[in-house]
Amino acid sequence: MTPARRTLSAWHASYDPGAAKTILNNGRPCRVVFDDTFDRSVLRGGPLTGAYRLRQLHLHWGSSDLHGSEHVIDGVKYAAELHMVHWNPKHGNFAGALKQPDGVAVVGIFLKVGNTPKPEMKRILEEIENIKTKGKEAPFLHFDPSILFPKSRDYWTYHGSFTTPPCEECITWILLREPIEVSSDQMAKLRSLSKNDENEPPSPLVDNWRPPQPLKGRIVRASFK
Ligand SMILES: NS(=O)(=O)N=C1NCCCN1
Ligand SMILES: [Zn+2]
Repeated sequence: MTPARRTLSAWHASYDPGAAKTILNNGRPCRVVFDDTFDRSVLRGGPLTGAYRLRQLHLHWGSSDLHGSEHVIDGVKYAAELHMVHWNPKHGNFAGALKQPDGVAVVGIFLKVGNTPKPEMKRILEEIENIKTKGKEAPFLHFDPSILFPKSRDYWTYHGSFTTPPCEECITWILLREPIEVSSDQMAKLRSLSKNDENEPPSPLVDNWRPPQPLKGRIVRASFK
């Protein structure tokens, strides 16, 4: 008898633009930080139970347009991958959520180099000038990250880990099928970030991505046929 398979519902993000706080170069992926002290910006539905609070978003990218994403689809690598990190408030705080299998939900969006770049990426890329070296932080206010979503809400989902050490296995991944477009110049802008402090020799912040890991029997489900 084949096991009954639950169909996957749509996911929904309701974000408060006022929750955006700062943008930071921490020498790894640069990130935008949001106020997650209450259910102000939340992700619901899809494979999730309950509302998960948006904590930060960040990007991973390569040293060329030919690679940089952390997920690969039928052998196709993208130039970059954007992650929106949410945590489950039933576990008290983010640190507690890291210890739980249903603690964190990350929406992953592929960035594909093309000729019609998504204008909504401009705001993040313009801020790069102010956070060129490690440790630099700048205010990043009035920003609704849902403008970065592609048209289609189709996604894959599976249970996995953070892609940065110690790689806690607490993530429900929601990986969007449709990439958003960026220009090659915008990718070059990302690569102009440095992972060094301002008084150290320049070291480009590139290839901050982890390659895909073995599935080891895990099931990847699709919300689409
Ligand atoms: N790339 S990832 O899996 O989202 N990894 C993360 N590690 C630290 C906290 C935020 N995210
Ligand atoms: Zn990430």
